[in-house]
Parts: sequence; C-alpha cells; structure tokens
Amino acid sequence: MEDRAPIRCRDTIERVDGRLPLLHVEHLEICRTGSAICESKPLLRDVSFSVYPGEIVALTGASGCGKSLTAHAIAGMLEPGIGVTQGHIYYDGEDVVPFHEQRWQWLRREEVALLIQQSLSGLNPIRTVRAQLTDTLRLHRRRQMPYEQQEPGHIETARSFSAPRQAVLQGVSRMRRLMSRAAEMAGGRTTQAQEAYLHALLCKVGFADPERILSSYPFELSGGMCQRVLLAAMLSSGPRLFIADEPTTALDVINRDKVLALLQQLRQDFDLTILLISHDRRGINRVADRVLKMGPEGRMHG
Ligand SMILES: Nc1ncnc2c1ncn2[C@@H]1O[C@H](COP(=O)(O)OP(=O)(O)OP(=O)(O)O)[C@@H](O)[C@H]1O
Repeated sequence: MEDRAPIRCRDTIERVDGRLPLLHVEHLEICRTGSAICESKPLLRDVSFSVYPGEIVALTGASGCGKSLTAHAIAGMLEPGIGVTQGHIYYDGEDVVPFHEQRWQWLRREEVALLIQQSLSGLNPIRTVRAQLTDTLRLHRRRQMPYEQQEPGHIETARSFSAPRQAVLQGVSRMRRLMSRAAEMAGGRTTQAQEAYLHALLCKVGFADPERILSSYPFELSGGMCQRVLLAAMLSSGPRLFIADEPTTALDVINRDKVLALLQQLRQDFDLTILLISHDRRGINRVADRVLKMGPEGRMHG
C-alpha cells in the first residue's frame, strides 16, 4: 500500500440547529478489492460530508474524482470487485457499510433511491408507462413480504420519524397496501386504486395529462418526460433520501431547468432529502442549499 498521511479522526456526528444528519459519510475510502490489485491506489479516499434532513446538497468535482462511486457506496450498489475499505456511511445514525445484502435491499426499497446516469435506458421502449409503473409497484410489494417475515420489528426500530414525515409515510404506506390488495383481487390487472395512485404520482412530477402519459410508450415521450416518469417510479416507494447522479446530463437546457425545479418541488411534496451530483454549475447554484466540491483525493470543500 502506498504511503498516506494519517487520517484525522472525527468520530462525532455534528448536530446543526439541534438536528443530526440523515446521511453522514466519514473518511470513506473505496478500492478495487480483487486479490492482485488490492494494493493499488484507492479509487477514492478520505471523503467526509454530512447531509441534513430536508437539504438539497450538490456534489461536484472533476470527472473521475469519485462522485458516482460515493453515490453507489451510499446505496450499497458498488460493482463486484470494488468495495469500501475504510470509513463509515451513517444513514439515520446507523453505519450501513457492514450491512448484508438483505438489509441493503430494505434500505433501497424503503429509504434510499438512487437515480443513476444509465437509468433512462432502464425504461423498456416497447411497454407502456402504465405497465412499467404497475410492475414497479408490484415489485415493491413482492420484496416487502419475505423481509418483513424474516426480520420482524427491524423496520420500526431503525426509524424515528418526525410527525409530518410519519403522516407522509402513513399515507404512502396505506395507499400501497390498498393497491396491493386490490391488485391481488384483480389477478394482477390495474385496479381503480392503482390508477388513482399512478395519476396522483404523475401529477406530482408535473404531468398535466397523466392518462396520456400512462398510455404512452417511452419512445413517444421526450427525454425530459422520460426522466420525470423515472422520478415517479423512484418516488412510488416513498424514499427519504433521493440521490440523483447527473439527472440532467442527457437533457436540453429547458428540460434541465424543469427537472431541477421539479426536484425542489418534490423535496417539499415528498419530504425528501436530496444529494444531487451534477456538473451543471448554474443549475446547482440555483437549487442546492449547499455545494460540496470533491477534489482528486476526496477532500471536500463546502
Ligand atoms: N467499475 C469500476 N472499476 C474500476 N474502476 C472504476 C469503476 N468505476 C469507477 N472506477 C474508477 O473510479 C474513479 C471514480 O469514478 P467515478 O465514476 O466515481 O467518477 P465521477 O466523479 O462520477 O466522474 P464523472 O463526473 O465523469 O461521472 C475513476 O478513476 C474511475 O475510472
């Protein structure tokens, strides 16, 4: 391993205005973990920052400095052969680095949504938006059952929500239960309750005519519209932390501004905390509460 300056230890998580951060990354280091190459230079090291509930924090830095790796590490989605080798990622006060896959799945399903640069290609061009959003809702339901049976009580103990957040979650959760029951009774067909939920969701992401969008195929929609459909799919599970990795790269200037303005609105409507990774200086200066710059060695300037 190469010589490194010793890492300063800051093991306390700072309160700001009496609040603890929802996300606190501390001295994070990520390396290739294959046997022959584990002694090579870290891909990223000594990355530390906090994001407080309700904030929009932008993460910027030169191409290749490790922004996407940081985002993937927070969501437990690093590729095989790459791993966290030092440091901590505290989500709601709990270090998630040692999580096993089942708990990562729970975190991604219930708490953290990651919109990545390649997400748009995840939309199937030859299936309607309705079919794809309905599948997403069913998937959440299917994944929910085994985990709840295996680790009863965990979900409750891992959280302590503010009253407004609890109200939002109770609403989302009630609606999902209703939809799942209705879907089971209807043998998987889209039911009235699901339709109402999908309509409401699409209105929230700025569509004036949700019925037309639900009946459309992605190839019939613009890039900006597809991006908003993806946002709707990700918000359908009611996450608390939304990580958007270059959500506007593939968009023209008008759609870029629309999506960024929408993120601000969604923060309010869904009680979200947002980590926004972007090169769009003008855009992030407009929407972010704080801008963090990541240097080549991971040092943060906020
Ligand atoms: N799967 C991987 N295997 C090996 N190295 C990787 C892998 N993914 C990323 N890297 C390397 O890790 C470093 C950080 O990459 P990352 O994608 O996080 O940068 P970034 O700051 O998001 O860049 P950009 O702004 O261009 O998206 C780069 O040197 C990259 O080559």
